[in-house]
Amino acid sequence: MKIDAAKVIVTSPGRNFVTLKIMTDQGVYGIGDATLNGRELSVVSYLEDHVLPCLIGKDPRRIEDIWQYLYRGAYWRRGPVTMRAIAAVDMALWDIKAKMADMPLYQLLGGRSRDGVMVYGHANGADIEETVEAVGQYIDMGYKAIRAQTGVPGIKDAYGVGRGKLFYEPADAALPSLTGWDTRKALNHVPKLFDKLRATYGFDHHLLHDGHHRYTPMEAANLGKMLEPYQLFWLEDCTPAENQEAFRLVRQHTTTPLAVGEIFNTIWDCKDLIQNQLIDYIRCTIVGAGGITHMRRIADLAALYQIRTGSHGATDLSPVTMGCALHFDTWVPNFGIQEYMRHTEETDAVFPHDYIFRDGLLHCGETPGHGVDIDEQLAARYPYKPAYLPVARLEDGTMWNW
Ligand SMILES: O=C(O)[C@@H](O)[C@@H](O)[C@H](O)[C@H](O)CO
Ligand SMILES: [Mg+2]
Repeated sequence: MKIDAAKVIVTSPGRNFVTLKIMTDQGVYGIGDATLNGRELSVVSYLEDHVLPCLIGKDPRRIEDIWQYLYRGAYWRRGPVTMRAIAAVDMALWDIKAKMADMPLYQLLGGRSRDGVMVYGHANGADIEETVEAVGQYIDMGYKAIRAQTGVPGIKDAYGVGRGKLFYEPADAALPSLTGWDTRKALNHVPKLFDKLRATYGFDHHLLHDGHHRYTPMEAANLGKMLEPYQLFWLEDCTPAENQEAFRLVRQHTTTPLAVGEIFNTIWDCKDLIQNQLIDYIRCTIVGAGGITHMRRIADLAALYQIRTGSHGATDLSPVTMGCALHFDTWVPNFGIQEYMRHTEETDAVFPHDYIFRDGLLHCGETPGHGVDIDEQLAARYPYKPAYLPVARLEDGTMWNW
């Protein structure tokens, strides 16, 4: 069996996506996601110019060997562009293998570990009142877990506050838009949101919050401590994790569970966090961290330390990643939760899929493969539109972490 062709499809049904399709001499094809939000075309070039020529003629069943070939063989290792390209190939090859085996992907990974995948949705609002209302809407839709973000008085376009209350899409402009940040104002405001949420809805639902890399370790520790009475499921990305050791300081001061990993690309980015038990949830994702093959290594390492998965699932991860993630989540023993930001109707139409939401859980389907396809004719109707993520500056103009 041989790979006889491969192509990259760029489409923008509501937002940009980069998709890889690998074809074989036996007529079976596989699909992978290679979307890198705001930097999409770099992965297109990496794939088209440097990866696809090496794939033609290879045996698609040798998933592990192809992974090693692309990772070790490049010499230049890791990074978001390289690892997304590898992830896309890996997803497509697992799709092919599962189709050949006539099995849904989770069966090939080791079978079902649970009935369905608990997901969390994104509630947000311009102020506390609006966010409380948005959380109520998610509760009405049956969600068991909800992430809550709110606008903060005095901060321009605070992170997480979208155009609609049930929808957050940060990549919004042909050049990066400017947002603001002020830690003092956020620290004064965020605990009030959770106070109000618990007073309104009680403690039956899981609540989550994303710090989006804004706080220093000591500020993050302070926030974690202030949030303890509200029993969060997790506080996410409370401080940048380039220095994994920084989380030790946060950890020493708070029992609020910590989650990190959406910007990690490999096990090397999180191994110290995991081995020192500095976090509770690892948020690496299939598209960001080298595909299913590499995510298994990360999840297995995490399992040794009772750390559970909580994969990133924002709208910039295409339905192809969501499909793969749901098969992975259905199998992985140390599953925690899956982020689920619904895609637009246009996106869902371009990527026909068989996963469904029921009673607060997402369920992967039983179609052989990962269950997600691409409608190429429809995709061609949505040309690429440059869309950057915003940047953030402090009040005095200093660049900060968006
Ligand atoms: O937790 C999350 O979903 C976020 O941090 C994302 O919205 C993130 O900002 C985007 O994926 C960036 O592309
Ligand atoms: Mg996040």
